[in-house]
Amino acid sequence: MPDIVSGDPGLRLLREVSAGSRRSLVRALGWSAVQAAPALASGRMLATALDQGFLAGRPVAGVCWLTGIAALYGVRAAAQRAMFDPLASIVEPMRDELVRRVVRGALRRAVYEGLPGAGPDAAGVTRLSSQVDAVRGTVAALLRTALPLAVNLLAALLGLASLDLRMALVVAVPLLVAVAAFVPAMRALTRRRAAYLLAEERVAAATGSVIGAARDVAALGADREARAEVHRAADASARAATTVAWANALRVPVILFGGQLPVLGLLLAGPSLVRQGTVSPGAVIGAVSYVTAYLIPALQQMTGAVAGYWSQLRVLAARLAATSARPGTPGPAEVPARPAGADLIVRGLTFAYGPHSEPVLRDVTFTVPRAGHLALVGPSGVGKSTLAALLAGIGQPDAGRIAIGGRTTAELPEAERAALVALVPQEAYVFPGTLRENVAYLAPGARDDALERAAAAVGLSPLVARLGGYDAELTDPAAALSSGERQLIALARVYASPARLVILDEATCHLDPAAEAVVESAFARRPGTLIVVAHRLSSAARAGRVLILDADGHAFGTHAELLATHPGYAALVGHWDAPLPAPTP
Ligand SMILES: Nc1ncnc2c1ncn2[C@@H]1O[C@H](COP(=O)(O)OP(=O)(O)OP(=O)(O)O)[C@@H](O)[C@H]1O
Repeated sequence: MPDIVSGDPGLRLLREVSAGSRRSLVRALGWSAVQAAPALASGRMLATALDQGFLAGRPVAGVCWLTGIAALYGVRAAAQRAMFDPLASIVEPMRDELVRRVVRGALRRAVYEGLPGAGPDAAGVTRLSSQVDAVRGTVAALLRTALPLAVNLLAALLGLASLDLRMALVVAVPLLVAVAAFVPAMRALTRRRAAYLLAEERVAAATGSVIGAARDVAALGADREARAEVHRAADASARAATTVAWANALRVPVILFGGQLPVLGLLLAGPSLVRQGTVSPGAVIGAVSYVTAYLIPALQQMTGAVAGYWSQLRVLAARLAATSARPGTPGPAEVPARPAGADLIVRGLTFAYGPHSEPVLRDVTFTVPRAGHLALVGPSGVGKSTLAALLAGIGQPDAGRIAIGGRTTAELPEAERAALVALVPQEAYVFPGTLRENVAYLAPGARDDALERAAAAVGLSPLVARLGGYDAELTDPAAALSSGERQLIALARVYASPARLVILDEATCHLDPAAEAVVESAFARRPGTLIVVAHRLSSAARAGRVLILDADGHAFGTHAELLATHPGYAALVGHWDAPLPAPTP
């Protein structure tokens, strides 16, 4: 997700939504300047307290100067409090405008690009508006930290220069070198932190989706895949955390060079400056106090909290930019009813079950146009079910991409993907409950006539009649129904769903060839794209396109083209075509 990590659209979005906040920003800067009063004057006042007070035998004068420093801290506290007002005037309108854009974007997607009958993504809107709140909190924290930090740095250097220009140079040169080295490194650090945040989210998403889909995972027998997906996400997150830790280690040399080295410089140069009589002992101690009280903490904050807020903000803002709509975005006349282009595009897909295992799929590339019908064929164990599962979003490719309707399976929100794609596995899952609950499982609230249409299309109606209608209780489906009957229920369930991409993974293997033909023709007529893992010649011949996977790789074409050009396909078809061996007496 290069956009999310580099974050440019996000920064553009933030600039746009905070365009009206310049005056508040100037006020916030003004209060930051007031907050910097101790950073500007305290070192100098400390020097005076020593030189003209305690070291001159006038402790009362010394105490008065120290009281003056305390008073400056009182001013700083008041300015810190006053800062909240301009900050609120920046972040609250920004939040309102972000919420407007996010909700507008979600509604636009629901109205112009959504699935028939799917409705607006209310959960998505809630999720996004909580991200907006996170942006608001992060922007506020960043401004509250970074503005005073920058002004404090400047003020402390000015205060130091007012004590003695040479001492200011001893401090400023290494400090500026350290800051100059850190700023470009911060870009890499931001990228790594952003990648880490995303990796952490993927762990949460993978775990959440596996737990949420426990029933489907059991139904599909996908527990190994589910475990592998969570492991992959956790490993990626651990790797990202290690890279962040290495990048964070950069802070140490920056603080040592920019903060501790100046202290050493002052302690080494101070005595000789004092002996020359050009600098007072109080001035040396005042200079050291500027570095230890302001510059070192500022460096620590800059390389720690500020860099952290910044990377978090870029991730959040880029994500909102991807889902929000600007005012005046095109209406229905300009927006295509569905994303343009092919329904399913697979490019360079490579997948292995473990980090050290051989890839099952290597560099697989093909395209299925919207409403197309593809047969997936190949010898046993070659990876057909693996490919079918990846197309359905169960697991993510190690390399390459799968895009459905213009969006990759990684980008599609979980709920949207689940509504868009349906996979029917070889072993149909019928759960204890009524027949209606089973058939309407992917189309909750569907009326009986819609269920009846689905049942009629796939050839389930006779079984519905035999069981006594949709209210029939299936208490022990595995015992009461044959494998073929369970397959018909699972097929009617998917037929009745809003899915636009249906994948049948040997989902008709327990049906006779005539019943299989009824099912496949019904799905081919149904709006949407159909992929069938085929195990019969008739099934492959019915599809407009065939993808064959074999030990040498993969090939893609029509049944006739592959038959003429691909020896592996011809052999497979010959094998399917071979007459059944005569039964042994
Ligand atoms: N969860 C898993 N973990 C590790 N290896 C797996 C897993 N699932 C499948 N495999 C391996 O991946 C390879 C491809 O399996 P897959 O089930 O995708 O093949 P297939 O072409 O669908 O086979 P069949 O036609 O027999 O169903 C096989 O070698 C299989 O052992």
